[in-house]
Amino acid sequence: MAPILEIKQLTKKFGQTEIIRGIDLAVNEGERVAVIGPNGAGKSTLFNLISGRLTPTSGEVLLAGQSIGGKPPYAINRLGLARSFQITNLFGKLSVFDNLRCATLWPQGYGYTFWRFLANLHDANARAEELLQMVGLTAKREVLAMNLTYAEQRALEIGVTIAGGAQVILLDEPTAGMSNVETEHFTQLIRRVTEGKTLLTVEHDMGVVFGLADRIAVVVYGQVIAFDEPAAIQANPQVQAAYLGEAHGTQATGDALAASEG
Ligand SMILES: Nc1ncnc2c1ncn2[C@@H]1O[C@H](COP(=O)(O)OP(=O)(O)OP(=O)(O)O)[C@@H](O)[C@H]1O
Repeated sequence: MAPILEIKQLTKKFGQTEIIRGIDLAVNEGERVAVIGPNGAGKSTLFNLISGRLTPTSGEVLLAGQSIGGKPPYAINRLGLARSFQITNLFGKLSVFDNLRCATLWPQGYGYTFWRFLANLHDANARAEELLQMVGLTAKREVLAMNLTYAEQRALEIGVTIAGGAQVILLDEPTAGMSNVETEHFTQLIRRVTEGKTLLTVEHDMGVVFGLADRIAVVVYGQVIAFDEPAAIQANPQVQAAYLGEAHGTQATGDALAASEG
């Protein structure tokens, strides 16, 4: 089976500095992949290259066999890849329900044509209703997005991300800034709403990584040094060295990798 997302010899330079240094990655349909690595390794840059916010210096990104490297984000979105934007894509002064409804209409292009918009409003309402339930915000239906708690905003953002029905979902640090309880709840939510889809997530919380990922890609200094199932990643000496190196500075990530062995 051909991979749904394939990255071939991808590079990105900022000025003279090569930040992404020849990444190859092939993600299968329905797989959940976590991208981990020390701070500054290039994880967000990689996501920006896949989702179209940045243009690759060289190399290829293929979505279902079609080249998407360098296409604008909206075009990539319409081809079936959606990315979360750390709550910046919410409309604060719209209700939860209306945020979901807009997100349902927008990727299909209804936003441009008023009559088509009206004709499809019924479908959009039904879809928004379904999304509301999926992300657990039914009780917050009429609340303005700006009045939600941070964790609720992140849940709404997931709803907005998946609203268009994209098959490949990219989430950038979905649990950042959450408490332990919220993180656990949110991990289950992500698992539920991405059922049957392909998920790529950048994540620092090793509990989330090991609870969610079928495979883990470890990015260090702009290269994928390992891409394997969680148990193999944990046992990989190169990965341990990368994290222990960082742990001299922060301790947190190395400890988390060790703790996830339990
Ligand atoms: N637009 C840019 N111009 C110049 N340098 C950049 C730009 N974006 C990112 N970088 C640099 O690229 C490197 C990788 O950054 P990136 O944000 O991709 O790392 P990361 O692995 O996501 O880090 P973190 O885990 O801390 O979020 C960093 O050294 C960063 O300063």
